[in-house]
Amino acid sequence: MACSNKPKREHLMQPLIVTAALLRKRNQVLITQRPADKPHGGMWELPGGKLDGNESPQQALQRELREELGIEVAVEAVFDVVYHRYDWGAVLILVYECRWLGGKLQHLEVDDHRWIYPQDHSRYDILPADRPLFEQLSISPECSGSITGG
Ligand SMILES: Nc1nc2c([nH]c(=O)n2[C@H]2C[C@H](O)[C@@H](COP(=O)(O)OP(=O)(O)OP(=O)(O)O)O2)c(=O)[nH]1
Repeated sequence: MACSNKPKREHLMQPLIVTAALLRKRNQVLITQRPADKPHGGMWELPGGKLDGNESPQQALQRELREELGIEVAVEAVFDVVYHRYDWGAVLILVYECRWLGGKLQHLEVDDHRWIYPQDHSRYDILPADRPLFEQLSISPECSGSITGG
């Protein structure tokens, strides 16, 4: 029987699953700058990253924040789910409300960080997938909850 190890086309088109943290300090949220040598280098985003191996989204987010910023967080409710197509493929971003538990923020795998008021987001070169989320946060900081993007 003919057997091919080639991934099926539909498999190649699955979005990349990414986790991202919404960390709040009073009315501000944390954004981080991607290292210059990474894809989308220099752009701003919510801290987080891709799932690794068998970990859950919550575990992935805790690991990413530890690796990138040296902080420990509790991962709470899903704030939003964002689907976005880049020219290289699509991402499905699970955005979780997170609570800072400990650690001093360091730039371990980010170039910089800022606490920003969501309404100031246009001053930063934010990843396109995240812009609708920041628009929404500017209008109603507590609410989102729908799958945005497309
Ligand atoms: N972390 C993060 N990634 C985002 C956001 N918005 C957005 O489009 N992305 C995209 C950028 C990347 O293409 C992808 C996440 O990949 P990444 O490179 O940050 O993930 P990672 O830390 O696991 O990367 P790696 O260096 O371990 O390969 O998702 C966001 O708010 N946060």
